[in-house]
Amino acid sequence: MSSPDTPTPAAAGDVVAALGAHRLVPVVVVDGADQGARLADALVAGGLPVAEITLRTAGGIDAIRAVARTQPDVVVGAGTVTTADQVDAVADAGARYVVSPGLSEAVVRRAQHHGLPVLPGVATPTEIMAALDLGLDVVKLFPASVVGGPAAIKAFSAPFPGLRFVPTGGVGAANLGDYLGLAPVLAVGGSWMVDKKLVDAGDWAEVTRRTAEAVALAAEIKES
Ligand SMILES: O=C(O)C(=O)C[C@H](O)[C@H](O)COP(=O)(O)O
Repeated sequence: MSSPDTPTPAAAGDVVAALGAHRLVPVVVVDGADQGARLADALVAGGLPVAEITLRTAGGIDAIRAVARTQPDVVVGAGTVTTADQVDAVADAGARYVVSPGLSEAVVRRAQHHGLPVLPGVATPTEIMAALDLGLDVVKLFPASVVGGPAAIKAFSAPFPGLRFVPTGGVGAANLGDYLGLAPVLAVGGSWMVDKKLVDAGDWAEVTRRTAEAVALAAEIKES
């Protein structure tokens, strides 16, 4: 059943376009609403109003809800979503997209039911074909550095033209350009800007510094 809050397909396309415009998806692990809101502030201060808040912690859903309610300009999504029930929970909390470490048909179909863009992790051509069968045209490549990095994206793009990737896992300031320079790469995901140690120490200034550095690098690549 759709409700007045259910995103329309056009809104779902807008979210994917926003991820593609920012080109960076910080993968966030926070303990709850307060940390989530502070982290979102630090990202915004660095020029990046995007956060994928993972469900790796019990407070992840509260953090998504807090950011969605109080910082509507932040494109907040849910990460580490592995079950259809979790999709329901993050949709209720206000997540605007869903990211999964692997490809689960149940997760993808439930996200589609809610009108939410979903980025399942893929690592093989077989998984890519399953994603295409589910009507997807954007996938997460995970863990990107382990499954071949930029070379894997080039190789996968030959048989699957038009498919776009969000490589995640082992991406950082040093290799960002190797990925963002590839046409099939919509955006890159990663935790380096929002390292859990910085979050736990409350070092929001360093989160903002790393974020601003990544935003500047991404802008340079766009212009080159
Ligand atoms: O939590 C999830 O949903 C995942 O799929 C894993 C994360 O995306 C990666 O762990 C981020 O990788 P790093 O940037 O190398 O830390």
